[in-house]
Amino acid sequence: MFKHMREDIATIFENDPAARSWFEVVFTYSGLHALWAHRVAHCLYKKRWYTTARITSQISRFMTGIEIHPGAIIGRRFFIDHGMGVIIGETCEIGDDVVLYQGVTLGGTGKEKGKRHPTIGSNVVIASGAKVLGSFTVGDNSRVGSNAVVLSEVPPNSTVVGIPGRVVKRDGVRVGRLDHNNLPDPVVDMFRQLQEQIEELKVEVATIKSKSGGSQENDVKNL
Ligand SMILES: CC(=O)SCCNC(=O)CCNC(=O)[C@H](O)C(C)(C)COP(=O)(O)OP(=O)(O)OC[C@H]1O[C@@H](n2cnc3c(N)ncnc32)[C@H](O)[C@@H]1OP(=O)(O)O
Ligand SMILES: N[C@@H](CO)C(=O)O
Repeated sequence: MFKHMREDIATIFENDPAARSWFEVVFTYSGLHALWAHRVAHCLYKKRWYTTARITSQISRFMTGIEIHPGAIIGRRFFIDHGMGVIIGETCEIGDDVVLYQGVTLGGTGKEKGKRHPTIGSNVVIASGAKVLGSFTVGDNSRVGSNAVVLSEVPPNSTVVGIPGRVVKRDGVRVGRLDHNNLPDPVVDMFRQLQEQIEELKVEVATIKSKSGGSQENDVKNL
């Protein structure tokens, strides 16, 4: 247990340039306190002492501003930075080396039963204010941008941003990027098509007129 606690503290130094001393980390990092409280609550949950587990997690929530359901399964070297407003649902599964920032929700959509919260792979970063909602997986080594609302599977090694969340980077390469100087313009496209049709019609009318005896050259000019 103490080995894990040392690892938890070391994880904070690896992820947070603001961390100065072990004393400061142990006494002031709410994410660390919430994680340690969750370990106790999860043990109680596994023993089926559900209410005691919930009471433990609610006391932790009151103290830290972070709500982790006792049923959530969390891997090693988990770090919640700042933490206020983080909510982690009962059927969440979180891999190793995951970082969450303040205001992240790992929640359900309200439409699913049973496994209804996301599975987060290893080495994932979920930025401040992001909401990941549903029972899908966020693949290993992925990043979710601030304030994104992710509603479907995220492939590994991806960056997801926006509402609803969309993959903008995969394996280090930008995807689905808009060229804002050359956006498609359906109105201009329609006018171009109409212009082409008018030209075709002019030629057809001139041909018909010339066949019926008029001068093709003059007819085309007069159109
Ligand atoms: C006090 C404190 O500091 S609290 C800590 C607050 N910080 C956080 O929560 C971490 C925030 N970090 C982020 O959100 C980061 O931008 C990450 C994790 C998304 C970066 O992931 P990367 O894979 O490095 O993506 P990258 O920076 O290359 O951005 C990719 C594209 O997404 C866009 N993008 C990045 N973040 C966002 C976002 N939150 N919303 C919309 N678009 C975004 C970028 O502009 C870029 O677009 P472009 O290709 O048109 O230029
Ligand atoms: N704690 C992180 C994010 O706020 C930093 O100081 O950079």
